Amino acid sequence: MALLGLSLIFGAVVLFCMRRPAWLSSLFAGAAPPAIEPPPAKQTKGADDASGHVPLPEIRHTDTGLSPSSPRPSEDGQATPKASATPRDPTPPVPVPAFSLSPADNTPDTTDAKPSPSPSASTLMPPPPRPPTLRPTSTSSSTTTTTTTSATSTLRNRNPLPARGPGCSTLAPPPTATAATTLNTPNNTSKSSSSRTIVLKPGHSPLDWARLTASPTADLRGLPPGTPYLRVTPSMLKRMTGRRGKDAWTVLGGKVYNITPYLPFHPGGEPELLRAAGRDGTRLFGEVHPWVNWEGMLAACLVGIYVPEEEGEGGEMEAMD
Ligand code: HEM
Repeated sequence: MALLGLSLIFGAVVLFCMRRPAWLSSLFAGAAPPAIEPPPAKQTKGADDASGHVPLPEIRHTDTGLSPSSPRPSEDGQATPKASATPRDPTPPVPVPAFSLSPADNTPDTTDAKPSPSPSASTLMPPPPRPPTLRPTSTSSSTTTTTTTSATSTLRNRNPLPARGPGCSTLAPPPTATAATTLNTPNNTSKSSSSRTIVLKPGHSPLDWARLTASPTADLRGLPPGTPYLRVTPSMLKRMTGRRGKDAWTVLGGKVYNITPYLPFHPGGEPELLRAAGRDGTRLFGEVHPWVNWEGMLAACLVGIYVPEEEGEGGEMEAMD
């Protein structure tokens, strides 16, 4: 029995070996090109049909080996089963990893896409430079020729070249803190002088005053023509306060000026200017606007010099400068 069994087994092995070369050759031949597998798979099925149970595992090996495409179709000549069989077997093993990899790639792509928007957002992050917003200057103040200490200071801070009205001097330096504080000194009776708006009448701008006094022969002293410069004493000055029909005189730097013609031109207002009338206004003048060139502005208003009481005769002076 044992011998019989062995012989049967041997015979089976021999038969198997005799068949084997055929598919082994096909196997080796197909191992090289991984390209089109479906046809071989179909052939295996066709072989199955023919031989009953052609080893399915062998076919799987060929498929998994990604091998023979051409030889098998030529053997069976059955195109339809091949086409159907190949997609079944090969798809599970081969394409799955490939496709699995692709989705895997997709997922990382998505992950990458997530960071990508952030950099894109980062690229979009820098906002465009905003255009410098220039605040519109209050044209009304310039047209109305109003001058306020606070208003002028704000305008000067906003624009390097503020639109000044006729009541503003373009040559005047910017206001200083000392000037602003001096407005509220105890000497100033009207504490609201710094915030008060002064409206100059038309034709009474600093430029108009400059035109009026431009001529060297301009005489705004309020004295009879040809009157020489006077020696003005304190008693004389006291009477020239701008009241009771008399002109307003003041002393600036030892010189006596008739400030009456300048009253409607004064950017600080007539009341402020009249505070210096009938007295020495040098200190007041210096406290408010020491930068103002009073000598040049009031040259046509020069009356004389300020002298002590004993030196003054109320008479005329022959010449000054
Ligand atoms: C007497 C000769 C004076 C002349 C020639 C004169 C001239 C001027 C000028 C040109 C301005 C404009 C300054 C600017 O825009 O920066 C001005 C403003 C002013 N002046 Fe006089 N002034 C005189 C006397 C006085 C006196 C005695 C006072 C007061 C005590 C006074 C009080 C003021 C005030 C409060 C302002 C306004 C300042 C401002 O708006 O910032 N001024 N004056």
